[in-house]
Amino acid sequence: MKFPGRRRHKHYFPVEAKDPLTNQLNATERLHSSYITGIDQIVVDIEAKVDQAFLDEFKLQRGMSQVIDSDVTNALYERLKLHEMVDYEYAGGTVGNTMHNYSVLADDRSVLLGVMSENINIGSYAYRFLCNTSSRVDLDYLQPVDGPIGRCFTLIDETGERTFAISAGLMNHLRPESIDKSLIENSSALVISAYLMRTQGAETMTEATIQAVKYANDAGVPVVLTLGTKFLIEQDPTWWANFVEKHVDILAMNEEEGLAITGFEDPLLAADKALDWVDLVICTAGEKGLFMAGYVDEQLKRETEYTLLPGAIPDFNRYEFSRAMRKADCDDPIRAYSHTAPFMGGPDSIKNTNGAGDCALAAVLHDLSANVYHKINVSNSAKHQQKAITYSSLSQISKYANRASFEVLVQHSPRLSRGLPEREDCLELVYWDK
Ligand SMILES: Nc1ncnc2c1ncn2[C@@H]1O[C@H](COP(=O)(O)OP(=O)(O)O)[C@@H](O)[C@H]1O
Ligand SMILES: Nc1nc2c(ncn2[C@@H]2O[C@H](COP(=O)(O)O)[C@@H](O)[C@H]2O)c(=O)[nH]1
Repeated sequence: MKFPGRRRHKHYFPVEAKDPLTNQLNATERLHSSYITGIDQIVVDIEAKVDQAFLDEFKLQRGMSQVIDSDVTNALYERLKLHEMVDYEYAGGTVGNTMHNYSVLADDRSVLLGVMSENINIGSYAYRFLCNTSSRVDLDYLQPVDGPIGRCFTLIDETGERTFAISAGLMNHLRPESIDKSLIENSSALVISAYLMRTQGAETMTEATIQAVKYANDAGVPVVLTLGTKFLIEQDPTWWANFVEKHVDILAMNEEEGLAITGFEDPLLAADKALDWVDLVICTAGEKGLFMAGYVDEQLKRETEYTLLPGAIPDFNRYEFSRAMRKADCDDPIRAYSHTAPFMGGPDSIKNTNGAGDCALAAVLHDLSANVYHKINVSNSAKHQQKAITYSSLSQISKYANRASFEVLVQHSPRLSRGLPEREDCLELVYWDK
């Protein structure tokens, strides 16, 4: 496990190295590891630049992620091939991307649950998915299926807006009995997306997801839900709000999804509303950066050293130096919020926004899992006198998340090809240290 984010190491990390004062491990004892588990529809992204006429021709709604039938799939695919419009083909899936990016950032294990074709030909989409996934992502628990995985046509128009057309294949055929109970119970977090609830007919993905959520809820493992697309949530915001309140501990969304589920356009107010239901909220806001909201015990709150920010909640970042806690673990819970502008104001030129939010979430999960890792290996550390769910403060995590998103914006794929640089001199001065 790598140290999450970049800053001076106040608390001893990594815990592998020996230090007689802070690490009283027996040298022969093996370190315990932590991991996160995610469930996804296993898909490959097929990216092409298109215009509105193209979307109209295939009756696709701009900006939406929609499932298409096999006739539309064949016609669409033929058209893209005939006119040599396909720019890239990458492993995708919102949770698949998050697991991959987590493993790259943390240099550690994550487990991906879903389906995989049992017979794989070289060059097929299943093959491509496996090749494009970090070797740190454990794929041993995938359920074999007799047929293809999904394809996600990622159609980008001249404004940069993405329209997803999903050819499902057998991606939704994960069965509840394929969910390993002890795998979930021992995870630092279970990551799911709203897309997993979009199933029809004989598809069992939703039941499998509910099964995994139940195992996680019963074992006290944080359930992390990423909302995926506003269109899904807008269909029944009340159902989603109830689901989140009952089953979810950490909610990740962008501002559009935040509006869909809470009714608040302002990402700060959306995050605040979502805090009525969950312990921690991440709300990405494109060029406005990222908001986080969480709980801390009154006794353990830490005041920011940065400028207090105006907003719908005045001075909302006052306690952003606090580490996030579960509300139930606070004697006297107070709300803490943080906002961070995009790293370096955002890149000069954005190559791709596909997966920027997934990458921000991966960084947050890294911090969460690093906390578990540190706790199980250095349980007597002063750090764990506080029953926090994050290793770092809200302020620190949101900087790290923004930094990680930046890396996706300057490359073509939603998946990181490498970890963050070890040394970033400019970063030390102007970003972390301030
Ligand atoms: N146009 C942009 N300029 C600068 N940073 C951006 C831009 N778009 C996205 N980002 C960065 O990527 C993060 C996630 O982006 P966002 O588009 O909100 O997520 P999603 O992919 O979930 O819609 C933001 O918090 C921000 O740091
Ligand atoms: N599992 C699913 N993943 C989907 C679906 N539609 C799109 N996507 C994936 O989202 C990412 C982009 O994420 P974003 O945070 O930038 O919106 C992309 O790689 C797609 O594969 C879906 O229906 N199911």
